[in-house]
Amino acid sequence: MTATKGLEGIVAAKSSISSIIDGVLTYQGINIDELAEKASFEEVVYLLWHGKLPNQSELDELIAQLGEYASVPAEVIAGLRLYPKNANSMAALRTAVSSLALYDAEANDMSSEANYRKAVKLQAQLPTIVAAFARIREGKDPVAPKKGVGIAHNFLYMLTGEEPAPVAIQAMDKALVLHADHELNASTFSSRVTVATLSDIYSGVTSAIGTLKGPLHGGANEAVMIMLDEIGSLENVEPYIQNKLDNKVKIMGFGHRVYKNGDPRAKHLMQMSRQLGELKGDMTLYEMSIKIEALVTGQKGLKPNVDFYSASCYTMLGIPRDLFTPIFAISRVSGWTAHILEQYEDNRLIRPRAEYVGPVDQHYVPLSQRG
Ligand SMILES: CC(=O)SCCNC(=O)CCNC(=O)[C@H](O)C(C)(C)COP(=O)(O)OP(=O)(O)OC[C@H]1O[C@@H](n2cnc3c(N)ncnc32)[C@H](O)[C@@H]1OP(=O)(O)O
Ligand SMILES: O=C([O-])CC(=O)C(=O)O
Repeated sequence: MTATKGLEGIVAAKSSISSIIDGVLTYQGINIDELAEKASFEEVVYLLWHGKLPNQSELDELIAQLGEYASVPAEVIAGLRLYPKNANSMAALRTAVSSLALYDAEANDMSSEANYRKAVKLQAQLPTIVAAFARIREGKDPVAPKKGVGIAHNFLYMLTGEEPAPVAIQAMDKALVLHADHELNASTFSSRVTVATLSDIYSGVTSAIGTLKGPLHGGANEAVMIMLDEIGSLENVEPYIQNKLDNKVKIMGFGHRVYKNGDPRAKHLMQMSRQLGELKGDMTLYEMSIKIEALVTGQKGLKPNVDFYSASCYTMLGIPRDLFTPIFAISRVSGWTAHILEQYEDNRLIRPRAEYVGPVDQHYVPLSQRG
């Protein structure tokens, strides 16, 4: 038995949700470029869950259901108030999502109907939790969700308490579309491993949030912004990045396990970053990002991934940097739940083997004889 470090190249599941073939990403066979330009996030959520785009009444019904479930139990909000104000926002989200199960009477009902309903609830409630925690830690009250508007709109509204500008809604919606699913990425895999024991969907999504949090995965978008803040100016890009490259320090937002010739989502976020900069009349973050890309790609051949330009986009939308990864979760919960439902449909315990490299032929030494 020989291990493959990081399971690189191992095909661990069959899935009909999204695919990456020759660097082309599709959701249910539809190219991400087309979805990024044309689809709303709710259409994508429906597509991932049902395998087809919704017609008007199916879309209306989904938006109505999302609106119906968007309020989170008062006990979960009360819990958010007890968290330390400086709690890590992904840790807060992970804890709050886990606690949702305590207040859902059907949390452990494993019927397909109940599992689908719970997927809708999770998709509806994650944005509410993220926005509520962001406000509570600033000493403000949470803003109740609106009915009849999309998730991008509702999230920005609940975060600020103000009607968001159409351009902000559009940008957020596109970012949600671009982050929704990505085949067997680490967080999706962990959600599938969890539910393959026939554990519940809340446990699967809680595992996924914990996995997304790390800076090699979803946490990279916040790490990119920390880097941009550290760099601070266009002039400082070159010395800063050169120093990191010379010292073999990873540049966050670059590289990918699957894409070796570039992430197809990055160009959409780059374009969005430029447009938001133009609208704001401040191109600094966009120009810094372009310069970083030129240096990293030029010297290392590494291309930006989905996390790189999303950092400047979210900042230009006025979002604090520690909410970037929770926003990723607001989108990716659509993919996690689609994969969880798919796993339940044709389940088998996921249990690989390990290549043992530890000592052999050892014996128990009594405590008194140990050095
Ligand atoms: C939504 C997402 O999860 S997208 C990914 C988000 N993560 C990041 O942006 C973090 C930065 N990137 C990385 O750490 C990696 O590229 C990963 C984790 C995305 C992929 O990791 P792996 O496929 O395991 O590649 P691995 O880390 O082994 O890198 C291979 C080589 O490229 C180098 N490399 C990879 N990414 C980077 C980077 N961002 N900056 C500098 N060098 C890098 C590694 O140092 C390694 O070099 P070596 O062979 O000389 O040791
Ligand atoms: O697929 C991966 O390894 C990382 C990921 O989630 C993404 O790029 O969206």
